[in-house]
Amino acid sequence: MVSVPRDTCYVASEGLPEYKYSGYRPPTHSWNDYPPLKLILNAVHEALPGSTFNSLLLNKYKSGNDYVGWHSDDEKLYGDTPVIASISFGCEREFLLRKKIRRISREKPSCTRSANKEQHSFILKHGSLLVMRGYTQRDWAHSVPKRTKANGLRINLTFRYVYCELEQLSRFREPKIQELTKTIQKEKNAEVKKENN
Ligand SMILES: O=C(O)CCC(=O)C(=O)O
Ligand SMILES: [Fe+2]
Repeated sequence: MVSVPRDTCYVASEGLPEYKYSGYRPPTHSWNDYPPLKLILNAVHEALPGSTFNSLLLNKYKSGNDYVGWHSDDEKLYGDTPVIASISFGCEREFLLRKKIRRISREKPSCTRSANKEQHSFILKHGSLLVMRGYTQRDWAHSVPKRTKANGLRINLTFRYVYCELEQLSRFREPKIQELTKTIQKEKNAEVKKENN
């Protein structure tokens, strides 16, 4: 079984695919299993008007030895320009953002270090909200590196919007079907919001 250097679990609205990351599948729960998470979800929706999140990845960093390596959350099911909202609790940790390099113009940018080493560092404090949007996932990689001096517990909540199969299908179909799938999805989103209130 694949493991990661921190503890994780996943919360998602009904009908969404399981979370998979390089062969790793964290345990999955529903919003109703943890009512306080629904309150946090509502607070995030309020803080970011127009946003809709339907999934949450929780990361627990038990100490400074736990980390997340360089990666981008650029899976197709998040769409081309995902909005990702990340809340941190507990021990402050450093969050790094590094520009990817585009080797050939048509090629997807890779997570390898860019020649000019364009990198930014943010300290994620207790209660902070970090938002990644636009082409951040396509063009940048991020990580929370090991910090042996950070000896406290940190919990991170990462909210995302996962497109369901219906929406993914709508990309390839004719306009009338696209319209229909959009209407169904809107109704589903309204249901999810109602459920969470
Ligand atoms: O813990 C963090 O701040 C980042 C977590 C993250 O990048 C992820 O779960 O994809
Ligand atoms: Fe990430």
